[in-house]
Amino acid sequence: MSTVLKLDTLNKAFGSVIVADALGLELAAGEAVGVIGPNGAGKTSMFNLITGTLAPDSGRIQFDGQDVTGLSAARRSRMGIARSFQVPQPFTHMTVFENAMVAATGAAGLGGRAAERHCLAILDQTGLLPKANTAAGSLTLLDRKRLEMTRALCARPKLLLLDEIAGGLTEAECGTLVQTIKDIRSGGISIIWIEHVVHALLRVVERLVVIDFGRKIADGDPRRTMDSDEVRSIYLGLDADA
Ligand SMILES: Nc1ncnc2c1ncn2[C@@H]1O[C@H](COP(=O)(O)OP(=O)(O)OP(=O)(O)O)[C@@H](O)[C@H]1O
Repeated sequence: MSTVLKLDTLNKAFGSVIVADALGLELAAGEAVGVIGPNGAGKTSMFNLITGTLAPDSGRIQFDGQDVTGLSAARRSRMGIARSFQVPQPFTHMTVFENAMVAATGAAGLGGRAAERHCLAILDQTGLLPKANTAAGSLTLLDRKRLEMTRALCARPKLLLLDEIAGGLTEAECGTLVQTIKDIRSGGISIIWIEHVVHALLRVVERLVVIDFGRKIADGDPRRTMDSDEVRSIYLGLDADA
């Protein structure tokens, strides 16, 4: 299988706070990987490094066979990297459909009817079609999360980065969202999903990465990783033999 993303020995620090410590990660095309770790471990910073809103102190980032380390966030977005934000960031005064169109005409470079058709298809996929004409600022939390995903998908990504998309949702809402992410994944889009709601993550991903102090401390089968002594002691704060 071809590699869609490769992080090679990334280092980044804000003063004494290390957010990436020789961080390496490889993602195959079509793969879905979950990322967990304590608060402040550097998970969102990793997304900022991948999308290009944060420059590493050292190390390289390859996407789709190209070194993108020096490329702008806008270039990377046009190449097919899209993300959702932990705190949804829609244009609140615009409708759901208009928010989708911004992504389709910007990052995806679509125009006219093609952009409209694409947006309607994505809104259908994310369950937001009935709210297409609703102002984004008046959506419920679940729908704001759906809109985050919609905007990312309208950019026609090869790689989708999801940042704590399940937080604050009810069990039923979480189940709905998991199904949507599974559908996206089966459409061939590669996914990296940062999530504190681990049970939601485990229903989708086939690999789990654990980050602590910017360092990757585990990377492998999700359930084995969750059960490992190192993850129990570092991530869950338990003694290895507890
Ligand atoms: N631009 C910045 N300037 C200074 N410090 C920053 C900056 N961005 C992040 N940090 C710090 O880097 C650390 C890692 O932050 P990051 O958001 O990557 O963690 P996280 O693992 O996503 O945490 P959480 O699970 O709480 O979202 C935190 O201590 C944060 O305060």
